[in-house]
Amino acid sequence: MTTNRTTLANPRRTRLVGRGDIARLTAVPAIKTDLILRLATVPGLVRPGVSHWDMKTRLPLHPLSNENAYGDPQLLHDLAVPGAKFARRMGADVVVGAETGGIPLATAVALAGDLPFAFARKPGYVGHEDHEPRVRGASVAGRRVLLVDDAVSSGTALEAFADELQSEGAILVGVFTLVDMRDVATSVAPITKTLPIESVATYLEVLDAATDAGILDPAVHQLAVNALVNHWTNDDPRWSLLDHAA
Ligand SMILES: O=C(O)c1cc(=O)[nH]c(=O)n1[C@@H]1O[C@H](COP(=O)(O)O)[C@@H](O)[C@H]1O
Repeated sequence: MTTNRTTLANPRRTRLVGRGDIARLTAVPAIKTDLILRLATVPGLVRPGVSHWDMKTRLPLHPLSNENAYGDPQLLHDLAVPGAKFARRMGADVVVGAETGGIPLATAVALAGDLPFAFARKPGYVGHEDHEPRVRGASVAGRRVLLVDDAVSSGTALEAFADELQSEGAILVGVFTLVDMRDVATSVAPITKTLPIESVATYLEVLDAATDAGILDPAVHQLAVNALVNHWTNDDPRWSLLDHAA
């Protein structure tokens, strides 16, 4: 985490000349780091369990129950603030929540940014009637939309939500998410490379913070990050180290 904090504190590696500079450069990142720590230490959000990895995708070694972050009203509000700022920066007219995990956060972003709210139904969700509107709430036709979801990983869901919004005539200008998991995704959809995506934290930042807070064992964490980032193959003998460590 030390590395991350250093990087966040002075992201452009600007030469510091005085106390004033340091205060200016560290103010916002300190808030971001604090928010990541608060997110990572939400009870039950990080579920330690390296022995339960999905052998095909390697994800998640430590599953995240992002919805647990919605249990604390003050935290939900604070998580929404960077989303509202991003919405303003992108000139969004409407905030759209992605069903299901994105809806509470999107509602909070809409409230924080004083913007109209809508939600988009999860594409392919069993039980939806064909004739039901896919996007409900504020009209999105011809309007600049910020899509909000709890996580972005491969971007498959994002692609489908983008299609839905496009078919309603919306102009998708960006995505705000709690956890950006592209840092450990094996592949990502092209849309994630062109659409501006802002997050509270990356997956590895959440795991780093959880380790700092004692939720994850540092040795296991180090191995897990190595496995994810370096894409250990199925027959890599180091998987047994994780087995034993878990
Ligand atoms: O319910 C889900 O779809 C879901 C379950 C889960 O365990 N993890 C998870 O990330 N999701 C959703 O999957 C989407 C992100 O995964 P990708 O489609 O791979 O980017 C988001 O819409 C999440 O809400």
